[in-house]
Amino acid sequence: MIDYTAIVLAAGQGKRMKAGKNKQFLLLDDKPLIIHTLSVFEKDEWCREIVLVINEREKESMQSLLDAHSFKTVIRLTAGGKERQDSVYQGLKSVSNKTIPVFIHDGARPFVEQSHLHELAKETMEHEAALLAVPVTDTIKQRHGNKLTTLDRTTLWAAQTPQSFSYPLILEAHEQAEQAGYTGTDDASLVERMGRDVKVVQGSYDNMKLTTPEDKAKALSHLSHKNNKAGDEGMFRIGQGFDVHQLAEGRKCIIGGVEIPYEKGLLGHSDADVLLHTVADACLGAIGEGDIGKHFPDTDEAYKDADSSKLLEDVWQLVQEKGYSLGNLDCTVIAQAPKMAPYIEEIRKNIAALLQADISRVNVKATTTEKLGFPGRGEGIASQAVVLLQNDN
Ligand SMILES: Nc1ccn([C@@H]2O[C@H](COP(=O)(O)OP(=O)(O)OP(=O)(O)O)[C@@H](O)[C@H]2O)c(=O)n1
Ligand SMILES: C[C@](O)(CO)[C@H](O)COP(=O)(O)O
Repeated sequence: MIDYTAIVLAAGQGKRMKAGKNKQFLLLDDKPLIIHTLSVFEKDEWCREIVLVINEREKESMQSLLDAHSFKTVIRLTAGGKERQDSVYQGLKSVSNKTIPVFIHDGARPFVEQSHLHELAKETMEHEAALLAVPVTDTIKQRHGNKLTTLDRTTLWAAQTPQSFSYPLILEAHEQAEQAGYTGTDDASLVERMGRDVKVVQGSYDNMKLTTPEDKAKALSHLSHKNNKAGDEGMFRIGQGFDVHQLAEGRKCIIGGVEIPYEKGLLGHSDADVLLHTVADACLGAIGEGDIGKHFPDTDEAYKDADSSKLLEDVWQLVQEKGYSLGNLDCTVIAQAPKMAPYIEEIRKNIAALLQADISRVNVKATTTEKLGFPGRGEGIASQAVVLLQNDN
């Protein structure tokens, strides 16, 4: 999990929307636009705090909206400025934790996906600056009076938000831009002009900015499609997993990603991590994608001695692509020996990190079989798990 702060911009006037009010208050499916956008960050456990930049004159109406929707995430209201860039600068000055990445996002983009937020967070930790963007699909012409030139489309990307940065870098970029009297249409351009690289994370064409009245119709159609999809595929999906590995001499005993000192280890084509296999199977079951044998066959040399954490990471990627995050996971390791208790917390931590969830959502138990059956005779270790996934859309 990577903590970040989100600055959400809502201090514009929405003139091009021609709604007679700030477009942030426009109802989409009975909920104001800004509430849809804030909800994306509210649902993301990586988001520690939201700085909501507003027009001072709309403070009361915005506050009543927030009260009516009772968000858990701390939302700090800050007055914006005349231009978007001024609003971002004000937002930056209100950020309380200056050591974690800061995401700058248009309140007018309600459909950003959680998996893209997480990709941005990872890239920001590595490169300090990243943005979501999509390759342009139209042919782009540059017009000089009546003369046109055609730009090379293969190098052109349409910038979106969030754009994410280390706090010191983006603060400096804004300070330098202010001193130079430079105005950019996004925040990445302020970092680019410092000669710094900004990492591009390919986003989705669905991450539209509601700018004109036509965009409202597109957003409604997108929402209704999403709702039907969530209805078809289910708000929640449940899956269960079960696995057994034989105990053998000369093998490592890896359970839940932790190497446990023991006289024997688990036998298998991969590292034979019985617990991570069980969790992977439960997740695959929940999304209707078969089992790990189908995805990582034990006849494939590529998975010989494979690190099961990597396999579970790949499975989780599939889960996220289908729009789900972890509701909760409960698992049991069935082993006469080794004694599991000293390792349970570390295992929980590992699994929570792999499933990009808070540790409170992961429970790991262990039991013996009172010396009965194959686990009781120390011939092998079994494990079982049940997982609940929730649809983030
Ligand atoms: N002074 C400003 C101008 C814009 N924004 C925010 O920046 C985002 C992107 O800007 P845009 O789509 O241009 O919104 P508006 O400025 O509201 O629209 P318009 O230009 O049509 O008036 C919006 O969420 C908007 O609320 C802001 O916080 N402060
Ligand atoms: C930042 C931005 O969303 C990137 O596409 C965009 O430039 C802001 O919108 P505006 O209409 O240019 O204010």
